[in-house]
Amino acid sequence: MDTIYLDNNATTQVAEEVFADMKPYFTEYYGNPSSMHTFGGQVGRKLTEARNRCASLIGCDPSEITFTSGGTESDNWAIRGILAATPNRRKIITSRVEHPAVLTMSRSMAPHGYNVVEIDVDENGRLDIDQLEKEVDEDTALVTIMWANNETGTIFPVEKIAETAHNSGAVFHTDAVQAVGKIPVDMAESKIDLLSVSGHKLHGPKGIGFLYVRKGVMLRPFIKGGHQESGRRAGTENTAGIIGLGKACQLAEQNIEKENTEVKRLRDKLEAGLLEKCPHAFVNGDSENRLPNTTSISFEYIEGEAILLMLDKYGICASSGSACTSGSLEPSHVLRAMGVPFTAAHGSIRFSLSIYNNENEIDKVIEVMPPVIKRLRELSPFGRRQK
Ligand SMILES: Cc1ncc(COP(=O)(O)O)c(C=O)c1O
Ligand code: FES
Repeated sequence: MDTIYLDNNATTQVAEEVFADMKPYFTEYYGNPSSMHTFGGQVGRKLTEARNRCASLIGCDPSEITFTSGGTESDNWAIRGILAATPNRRKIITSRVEHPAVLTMSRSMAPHGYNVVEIDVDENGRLDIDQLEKEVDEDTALVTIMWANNETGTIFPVEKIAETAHNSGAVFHTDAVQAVGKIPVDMAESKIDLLSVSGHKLHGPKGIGFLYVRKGVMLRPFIKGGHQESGRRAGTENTAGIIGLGKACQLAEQNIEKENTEVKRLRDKLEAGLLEKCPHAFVNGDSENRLPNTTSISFEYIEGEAILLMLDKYGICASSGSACTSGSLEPSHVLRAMGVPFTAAHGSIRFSLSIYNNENEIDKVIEVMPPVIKRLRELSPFGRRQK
């Protein structure tokens, strides 16, 4: 049975071209880029090429890119690094729907004397801009709000948020882990100060990413030690990972149009097909400002886990917005923040596509899923009453 992989917001397939570029840097060119000899130096040149490719994808200067171990480290560093550089300001503003890499780190600062404010979203997942404008003040060190939500794909108005932060002299960081590679990003035209990217969400390897730091923004190092990455992030470079990330960024730049035409078309087809054939189903999130590859659909009165297990029998991989799978008994904090009723949040499924999906796969899901939903509703005491 072939796998139908529709969980690309969790992680993506490493592109063949990416792996081909990385391979020699494990066994052949294993030198340390900091070494004086030519053998190590040639690796350093490849790292420069990778940095240039990453910079090209987001339209910035290569010196503004620092490689990290991924999205989580970039997010953690942005928060800690700004707070350390701005000790007189004691307020952090974030949103209720952030990834735990931002939310948990922000909340962990409260016992250290920080005022941590989480901005609300409405029932469509849209940020409460009025609340943000009221909260940003002269005490605010950092506003950290994601570009696009990993569960619903909702895109936030990051330029407007940056402007609001800057009006009070605060720094703006955005977790762009789900945005970069899926929608156009151009830092030359942007007011964003710091931006997190992760390799494994854009067909690069896991355990590598970068933090964009705009020239002139004061940021303290987070990982301390050697002088790598211009003294900003210590530790011998993950050379193969960086080279893979560079290649992935180059491919993402080439594929961005396909992402917003072909991938979007397949996503729309999947969504329309399921909504048409499954009663008591609705889409979560902002249907206009949304990533082209993501749809989060709530199937009321049934359990997301049960749906996933049934889909798994057909080789279909998706994920659920209920959280048993992630070891907690609560439904997703994102859907709860949006006020999605319990009976629907528990039955929510996220499909996230990539350029490697095709029409046949989408047709197959539209074919197998409605009877699965029907069967589960029949089994559910709640569902029987609602039919
Ligand atoms: C929005 C968002 N931020 C951060 C991360 C964490 O990235 P990484 O897995 O590279 O640490 C993820 C991935 O799950 C994500 O979706
Ligand atoms: S029972 Fe799994 S989160 Fe609801």
